[in-house]
Amino acid sequence: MDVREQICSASKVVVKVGSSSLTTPQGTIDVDRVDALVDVLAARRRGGTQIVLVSSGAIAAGLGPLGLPARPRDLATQQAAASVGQGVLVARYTSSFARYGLRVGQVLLTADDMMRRTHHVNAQRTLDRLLELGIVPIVNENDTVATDEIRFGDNDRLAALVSHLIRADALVLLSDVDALYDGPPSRPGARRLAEVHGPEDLVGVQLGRGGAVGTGGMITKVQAARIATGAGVPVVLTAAAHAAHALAGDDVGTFFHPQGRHPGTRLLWLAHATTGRGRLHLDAGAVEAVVTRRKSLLPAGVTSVEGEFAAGDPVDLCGPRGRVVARGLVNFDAGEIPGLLGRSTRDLASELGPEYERELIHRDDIVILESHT
Ligand SMILES: Nc1ncnc2c1ncn2[C@@H]1O[C@H](COP(=O)(O)OP(=O)(O)O)[C@@H](O)[C@H]1O
Ligand SMILES: N[C@@H](CCC(=O)OP(=O)(O)O)C(=O)O
Repeated sequence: MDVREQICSASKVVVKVGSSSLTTPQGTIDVDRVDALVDVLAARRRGGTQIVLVSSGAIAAGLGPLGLPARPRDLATQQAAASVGQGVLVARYTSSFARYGLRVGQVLLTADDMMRRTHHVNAQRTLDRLLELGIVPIVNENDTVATDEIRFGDNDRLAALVSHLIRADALVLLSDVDALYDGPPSRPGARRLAEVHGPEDLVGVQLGRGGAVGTGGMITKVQAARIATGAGVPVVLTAAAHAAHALAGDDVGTFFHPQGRHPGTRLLWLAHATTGRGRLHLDAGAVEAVVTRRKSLLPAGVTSVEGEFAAGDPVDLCGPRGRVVARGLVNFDAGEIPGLLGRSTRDLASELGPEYERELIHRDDIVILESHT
């Protein structure tokens, strides 16, 4: 079977579109391009496919109305622009989809919503219900309330997490560039990568930043593709202008093969939607045990601890050279750990009581981020 068949036969698809494909350099909505995208999505929707659209463009669309010449640097002004632009954007989608008798629903998420179980279950339930009702959910980051700590910062990764959340069959990333190239596409001789089977195909590929209105450039798109394919979801990356071909399974853009693994949603958040609140430094033996043999982390293999965190928080696990190799949900507060380091759990239990006979981090609560130290 042609691998692209997975895209044209998908019954649930997440489509992500970037700011540069929806707005003009003057900071207004590019109505023709929004309508052209909606033409494609509506046709697929009317053919029976459930579609979730993750749309950027709130900040970019708010620039013109606020008289801002360029994307502001400070968070508060970006949030103000997003507040104004998001309304304009969804109003446009509402009337554009209405041309086909279709309704849209706005869903604004923060990284926290993906991490906290109650919020996550809520978001999942709402999206599922919207899809059952035949609505096209339009998802964006909730920019107006997302502070730096709980920000995704880019919609590429948000789209990948949403694909996992709704158990999508495919993710289509639409940008202003028609594919992933082996270097910046403006460079003469840059070559399109038609397919990416895994990280080995990305060795030597230069991933640059995007234009004036986009945020992550190619880096976050490739990260998103890695998150989605790692959860078993195939990805196509191409230009918004090629959306119809991409959804039809034609040979456009770059196809990222799914890896066939389906990690639990919880570990996927841990890896991609959280940041470590502190760090545990591991000796080489502990790295081997945790990363290669997938064992729990015991106090004996930890050499030092950094940061303020409480039991249950995510912390980064670093190898002897300081590189982050894994992330896990720790069983102790930061202040308790120095007294445990380098000691066997048996010693700790006999001296401090049986409640100390536990791992620093249980192996079910560890996600590996990097397999080499
Ligand atoms: N290796 C590469 N292959 C393709 N595009 C690249 C590469 N490196 C950098 N880019 C740039 O990334 C840009 C897309 O990122 P971005 O502007 O953030 O898009 P969006 O707004 O669609 O999310 C393209 O315009 C392209 O110039
Ligand atoms: N939430 C922001 C989009 C952030 C973002 O990822 O932008 P882009 O790189 O254009 O997909 C907005 O709506 O402006």
